Amino acid sequence: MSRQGKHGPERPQDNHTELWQLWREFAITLRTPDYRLAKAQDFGVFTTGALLITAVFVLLNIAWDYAIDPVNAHQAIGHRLFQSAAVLVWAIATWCHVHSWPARLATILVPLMVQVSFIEVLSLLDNGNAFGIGGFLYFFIFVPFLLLAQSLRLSLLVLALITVFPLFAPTFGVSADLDREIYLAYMLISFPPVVALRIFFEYLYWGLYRYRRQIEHHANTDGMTRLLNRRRFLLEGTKLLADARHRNQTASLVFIDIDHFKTINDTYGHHIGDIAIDHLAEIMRQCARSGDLVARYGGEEFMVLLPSTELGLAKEVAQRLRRTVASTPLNVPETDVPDLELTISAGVASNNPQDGKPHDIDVLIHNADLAVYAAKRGGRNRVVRFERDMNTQDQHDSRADGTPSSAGN
Ligand SMILES: Nc1nc2c(ncn2[C@@H]2O[C@H](COP(=O)(O)OP(=O)(O)OP(=O)(O)O)[C@@H](O)[C@H]2O)c(=O)[nH]1
Repeated sequence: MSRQGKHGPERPQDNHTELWQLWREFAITLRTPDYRLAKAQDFGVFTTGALLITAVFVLLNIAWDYAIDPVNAHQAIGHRLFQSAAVLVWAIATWCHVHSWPARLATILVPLMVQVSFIEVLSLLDNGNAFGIGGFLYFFIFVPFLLLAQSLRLSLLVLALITVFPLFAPTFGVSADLDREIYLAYMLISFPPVVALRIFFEYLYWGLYRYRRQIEHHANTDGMTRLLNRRRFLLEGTKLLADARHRNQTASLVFIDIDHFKTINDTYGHHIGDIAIDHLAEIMRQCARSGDLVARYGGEEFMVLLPSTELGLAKEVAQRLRRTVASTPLNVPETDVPDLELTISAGVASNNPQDGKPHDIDVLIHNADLAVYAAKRGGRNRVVRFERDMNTQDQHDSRADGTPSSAGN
């Protein structure tokens, strides 16, 4: 009873804090370029299609004009053509680039221009004003679909503008002789739900966006160390090397393998082995520069791809890493495990465009792997740089024992 009483009042407050944080996250994400880009990509085609359908729909309104007033309808044809052309311009601007200033300007101006022209049509047709309010309402409910690709802020601005504009239209010299009270009543009833639906849509899309980002994160990240995983490393590494080739710059790869890792597993168990892997990942994360690609490539193997780095400098980086690992024993608190002095062996290779044959990521990994192998043979806890004759040696070894070469290991 007392426990319940104690925890009872805290719950609503927690819920409020959570809701507030969710809302803050929602509001912040909406302004990020990544979110805006994702939405433009997801809804660019939809919005363009919806605008093209609207352009046709506006033209078909000629039939509606003839139904209301067959005598004067021909006078409205020019307006309908203008409305359709304006929507078409909006569609083209959106298709070219949703967030460009022409597209955003069209998003604000075209609905207003269509409204002005619509008011003119109503004043040309007998009984036009009687049907006018229905037309406004129809347009108002239609427009949110045309605003899906745009930001929430711009969408709400456009909705507000097209709601109030007909009330002030006479100030601009266009008048539909609308019954202001009835128009206002219609709009007061429909504005809140239309705005709420637009916000609700944004919220749903944000949920999907967040979910997609989480999945992307899991697909690209190693779950244990939070470093890039092998798949992502190969993709990013290929891009980085292509960029280096384009700029005629050298990039270097450091391939790292923990020494005698099997012994750690066998002596202290896999759980301690996992902690050791995480420990090394943390050291690598801290030693890396911001542009470096650091990845867990496999079990106890790591990669560090260094852009704009010559082989000699890469070897220094690897040496520094090796020394840091060797001088940072792993302490696992609340266990009987003594401080573990881990060491690593590293192989370094570079993609040197000067030698006329820039390597792709597979070749670079293969070369660095051969260098790691040499480091292991040389006694471990060392860094070895790739030498051309290691390839010859590798082929020789493969032929001698009948196994294939270690390419891509
Ligand atoms: N705890 C743990 N162990 C792993 C993981 N992935 C691979 N291993 C183990 O890592 C060990 C690698 O052993 P080896 O390839 O023989 O190499 P080593 O014992 O480090 O010996 P050298 O590389 O020659 O110094 C194997 O026992 C794998 O089972 C992992 O995610 N967690």
